[in-house]
Amino acid sequence: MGLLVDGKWQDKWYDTDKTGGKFEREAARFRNWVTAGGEPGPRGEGGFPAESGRYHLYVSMACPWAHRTLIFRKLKGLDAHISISVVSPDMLENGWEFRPGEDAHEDHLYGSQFMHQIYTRAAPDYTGRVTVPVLWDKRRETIVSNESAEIIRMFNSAFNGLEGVKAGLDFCPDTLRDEIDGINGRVYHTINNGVYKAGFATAQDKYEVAYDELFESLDWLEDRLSRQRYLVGGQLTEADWRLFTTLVRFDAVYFGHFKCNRNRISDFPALSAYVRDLYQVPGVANTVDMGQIKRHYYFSHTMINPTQVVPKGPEQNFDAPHGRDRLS
Ligand SMILES: N[C@@H](CCC(=O)N[C@@H](CS)C(=O)NCC(=O)O)C(=O)O
Repeated sequence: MGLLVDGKWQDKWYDTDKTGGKFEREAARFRNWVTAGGEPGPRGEGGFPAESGRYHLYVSMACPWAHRTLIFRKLKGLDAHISISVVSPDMLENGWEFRPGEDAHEDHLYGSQFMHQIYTRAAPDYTGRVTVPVLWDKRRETIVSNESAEIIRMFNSAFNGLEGVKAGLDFCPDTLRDEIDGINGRVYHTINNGVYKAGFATAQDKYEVAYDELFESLDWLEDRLSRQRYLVGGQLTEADWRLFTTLVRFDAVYFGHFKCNRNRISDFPALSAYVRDLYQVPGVANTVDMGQIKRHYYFSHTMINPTQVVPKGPEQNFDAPHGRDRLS
C-alpha cells in the first residue's frame, strides 16, 4: 500500500495522524468524461468520443468502487466495446500489481508490472494514490477518469450509439436524478465510504462516529426497502448498484475486518433479500468474486490483520429466493 510522490512510488499507509485518527478519502484526480461525440463532459477536457475498442478498464474484483464499473459494463452490453485488465487481489508494498494467473490478468496494453506505472504513463510527475478503477484511452494513451461514480455515468449513456449497447436501459433517468443524487450522497458518506471510515480509523472516537452513522443509515434503508423493491422510483437505478457493492461485501469483510459489527446484513430481513434480488439480476453474479474480495482485504491490510490469515466463512447463499417481486 502506498502512493506516488512526484512520479516516485512510496510504500506508505494512509496518514491519519494529521486528521486525529480519522480516515479521509482523497478525491480522484483524473476527471475527464467520455461523451457520445467527444464534447467536454461536466468537468475536465473534451476529446474523448465514445468509440468501440478505444477504452480499457483497469479493475480489481475485490474493490467495491471498481465493482460498480464492472456491473455497468456488463448490464449495458459494453463488454465487446471496452476491454479490461484485472489486477491481483494482493495489494502490498507495491500497491496494485498485475500478476497473471488464476485470479488476475497481465496488463493487456503495456505489460506493466504495477498499476502505478499506468498512472505515471499518463502523468510522469503524478502525486497521489494509485486507485482502481481506471478508465484508459488507448488512442491518447492517458487516463480519462479514475472516479467510479463518473465512469458509471459515462457507461450509462455515452456509448448508447454503439452496436449492441442497451440504449434503452437507463440507470439514471433525468426525472429521477435529483432523488438518486440525494440517496447516493448519504449512502456514499455513511455506507460506501462509511465502512472504510470505521475500518481505517486509528482513534476510538472516530471509529465510533463512523459506526453509529453507518448503522443509522442501514436502519433507514431497512425501513425504506421493506416498503419498496428498489431505492428510487420503483425501478433499478444507479443508487441500487452503488449500495449493492458495499452490501454484498459486508458480512464477509466489513463486519469483522472493519469492525462494523452491530449487525450483519443477514440480520436485516429487507436488506438481505434486496442483496439477493440484485445479485440475481442476470450478469451480476459473475461480477462478484468472494474469494478475491476476502483475500484482498484480509491479506493486504497488514496493519489490521498482521497474520494475513483469511477467514473461511461466512457461509452465504445469494442464490436463495428473495421474494421481493411482491413489492414491484
Ligand atoms: N474515488 C475512487 C476511489 C477508488 C478507491 O479508493 N479504490 C481503492 C480500492 S477499493 C484503491 O485503489 N485504493 C488504493 C489506495 O488507496 O492506495 C472511486 O470511486 O473510483
